[in-house]
Amino acid sequence: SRDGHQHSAECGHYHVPAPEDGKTGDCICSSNIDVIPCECDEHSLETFNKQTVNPLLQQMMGRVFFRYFKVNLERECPFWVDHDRCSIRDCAVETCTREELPVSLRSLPSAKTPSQGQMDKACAMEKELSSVDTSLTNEQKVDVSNWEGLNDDNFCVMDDEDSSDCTYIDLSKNPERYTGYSGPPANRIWRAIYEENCFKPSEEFSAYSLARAMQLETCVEKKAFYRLISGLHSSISMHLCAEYLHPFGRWGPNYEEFFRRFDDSVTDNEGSSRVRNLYFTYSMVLRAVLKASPRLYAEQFYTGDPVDDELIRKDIRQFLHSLSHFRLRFDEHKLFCGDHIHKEQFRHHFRNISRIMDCVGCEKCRLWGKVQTQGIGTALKILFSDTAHMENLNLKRSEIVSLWNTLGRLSSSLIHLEMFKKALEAKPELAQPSPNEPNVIPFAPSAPVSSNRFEL
Ligand SMILES: Cc1cc2nc3c(=O)[nH]c(=O)nc-3n(C[C@H](O)[C@H](O)[C@H](O)COP(=O)(O)OP(=O)(O)OC[C@H]3O[C@@H](n4cnc5c(N)ncnc54)[C@H](O)[C@@H]3O)c2cc1C
Repeated sequence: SRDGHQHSAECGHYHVPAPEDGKTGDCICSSNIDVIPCECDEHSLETFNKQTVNPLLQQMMGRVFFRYFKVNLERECPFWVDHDRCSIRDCAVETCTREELPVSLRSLPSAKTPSQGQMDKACAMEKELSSVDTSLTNEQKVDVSNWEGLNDDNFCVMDDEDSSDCTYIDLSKNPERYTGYSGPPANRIWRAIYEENCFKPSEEFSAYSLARAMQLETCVEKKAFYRLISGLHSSISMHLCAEYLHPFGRWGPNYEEFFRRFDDSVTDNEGSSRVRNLYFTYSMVLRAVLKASPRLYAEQFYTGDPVDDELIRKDIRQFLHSLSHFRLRFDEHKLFCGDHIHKEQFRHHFRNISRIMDCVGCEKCRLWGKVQTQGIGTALKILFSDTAHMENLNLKRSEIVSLWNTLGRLSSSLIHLEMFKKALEAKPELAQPSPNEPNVIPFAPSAPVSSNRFEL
């Protein structure tokens, strides 16, 4: 092989992994074997999601353990000069005060002390950040010992939790929904993410040409990578369509927006494959949760409140039990070949995507982008791990929180999808622009986008 690695008979040949900071790496692989068909039975997944997964997840995501996510929203974009700051109030993330945090997290680093921060005039998202208490008592060190670990094997670049810019966010107070982040700044992020797939569609980014080329693509890993990202993209789109800000401050579904993004007739037949990719990403994360069962059964889910902790453990047991009885037809061995080299390549590319999240100009989008790329990164880490030792898998608290919240997001996307489909079947006219309501609430970047940006 040209890079000195062994060839895998199943996966074809592969190229050198991309350097983490580089945009010049070769593709993940180019295999001659057939593309992987979607093995998921969408209908049974939809039913299982509606009847079992979603109700349980709704309950679990409301619990303290899953609500608090520690994140650094202040990291600089490593790829271009970033002026695309969000300027509408719905982009801003509400951080937690120390008193709002569960006992177990209070004196861990970065409980926020509210202060009158400097508000950037041009950008309402510039909220004040907290001073940080980095001390840990011995008792708490013992408490968190299950959460912390040496994460050698990560598929995403994790925020340094000891950084003074890391702060706890109560996810339930910062729902993923329409923010108004759009236009070239948002498109540029998606473009950079898809390009991490090594696919360079054309001078002008066109998702149509990208999707078409992916249909012809024969490299299994590359295709899987694309579908994962596209599924995440669909999920984000689904949430902004389902919880859209209409004029006069009314939140609710926007059928026209859903139609524009997902209907085959206006997306050059791309809509249905975007939906299939959503199922794909959902199945992949569900499969990872199932595979990680031995590790999750052993997790203490410590928050400092024994009653709540026991309730979560009960939910988790019930969830994993139901999942083990569902016939989930997602086979990661077929997909990733279980090959060490492919794992490394996947890991490098996915880590770059997690770094691109620091370039997302809208704070709330960045928050959920980080949660979900870390969640998918955790799922990949699980799927690539040695099955024989799952109970010893090294998972940090933030990886568990992001994995479940990502599953929660994907699951609610499927619920929204069904709602949109049913509503539009019953009343197709909902897809037409409403004469009384302007559809788009504009996003105004705080400053012109710098020309000093990453280009292919
Ligand atoms: C990480 C991240 C998080 C975001 N979170 C939010 C949020 O919480 N709320 C919010 O309102 N906005 C959010 N946005 C912005 C949102 O995703 C869109 O970028 C924005 O609404 C503009 O949409 P668009 O129609 O220009 O196409 P985009 O969604 O920006 O898509 C770019 C191109 O990709 C193609 N495409 C669209 N969907 C798919 C798919 N599923 N698979 C493959 N190709 C596709 C389209 O043809 C389009 O040309 C986020 C953006 C990013 C990058």
